[in-house]
Amino acid sequence: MTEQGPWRLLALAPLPEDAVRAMLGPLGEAVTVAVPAARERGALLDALAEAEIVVGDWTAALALDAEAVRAAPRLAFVQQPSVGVDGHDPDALAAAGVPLANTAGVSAAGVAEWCLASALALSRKLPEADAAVRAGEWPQLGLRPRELGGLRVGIVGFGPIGARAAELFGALGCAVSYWSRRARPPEESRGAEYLGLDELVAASDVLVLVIALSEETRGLIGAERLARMPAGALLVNAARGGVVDQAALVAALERGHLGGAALDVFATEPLPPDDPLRSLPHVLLSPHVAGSTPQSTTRLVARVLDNVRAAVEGRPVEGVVNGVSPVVVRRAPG
Ligand SMILES: NC(=O)c1ccc[n+]([C@@H]2O[C@H](COP(=O)([O-])OP(=O)(O)OC[C@H]3O[C@@H](n4cnc5c(N)ncnc54)[C@H](O)[C@@H]3O)[C@@H](O)[C@H]2O)c1
Ligand SMILES: O=C(O)[C@H](O)COP(=O)(O)O
Repeated sequence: MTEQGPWRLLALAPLPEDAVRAMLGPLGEAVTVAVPAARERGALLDALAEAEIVVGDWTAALALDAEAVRAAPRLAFVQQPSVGVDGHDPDALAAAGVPLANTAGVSAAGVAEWCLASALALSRKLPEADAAVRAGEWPQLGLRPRELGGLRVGIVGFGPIGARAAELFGALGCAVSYWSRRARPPEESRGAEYLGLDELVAASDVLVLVIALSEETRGLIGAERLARMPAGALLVNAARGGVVDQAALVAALERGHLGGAALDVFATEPLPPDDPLRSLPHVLLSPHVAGSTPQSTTRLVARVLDNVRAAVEGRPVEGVVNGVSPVVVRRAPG
């Protein structure tokens, strides 16, 4: 502990108490943990007045935007317990000298598996087969499933998830290509070929979206690119709903241009009860759980708490996404 007293940590995301005790316990009284009085905006702004380290949350009301940064004069470090940091304002935090870290990589295996599982389910028509048998039918000829092996798979975004997905689809014998901010050298490309985005979209029987949402990527897959996908192609989105123009996707599915879509993320979450996606055939829906496995949760909690320890002990934190130095600098009070 320093003469400034214990570091004040504000936990917006609910953290498992036993894990916090186990991992932060050795720090003794170097950190005090507070939670906001309520999970709403006013309580967040009040609690930020004292906070030095924030473990973020996914709720829009608890987003660290420019207003929240102004309300946090002592803030020195923000750790988001997810890969996506799209709720926060990385630039406002950077302008205040506050590093924003994510948990890159902890859920890559789980999300990549979800992409593979949902692409297989769609191409093999598993939801339709299951529904038909439950309804008393026996459609041995009508379903027309396709083998996934041999299809052309295009991966949009080649971070930890995209790279793992390339390995999994490649292992099945798919011809895998990708587009991302930069082409990878052969030793990092997992056997996948780099293509321009429009070329990738036009060449993919299965298009897998695993790119970060930002102002640059919002609406990346809109009506024009959906129209460029081959007839009967499948779209898999495990990134963020905002990467796709959801109304254009519904239209492409309704007119039968796409063969199906698997969606874990949506423009609005939870997906509204009357959303047309809920009643479209050939659409596989899941409630933003592609990365939620016990294994990834264990890795996530460990990463969050490791980083808190590193911040307090003056060691570099991992996974800073807003360009600020990873060595956390405590601010003078007042
Ligand atoms: N559905 C889920 O449960 C779940 C779980 C974890 C992550 N995610 C989402 O998946 C995304 C991908 O995660 P990740 O860990 O693979 O990597 P990541 O978020 O670090 O980045 C993915 C890739 O996108 C590329 N990229 C980012 N902005 C770009 C731009 N403007 N133009 C071109 N390329 C750009 C990056 O270079 C990187 O290769 C996350 O941002 C998150 O939103 C979803
Ligand atoms: O980005 C991630 O790690 C997952 O999508 C979970 O994050 P979220 O709960 O912030 O969406």
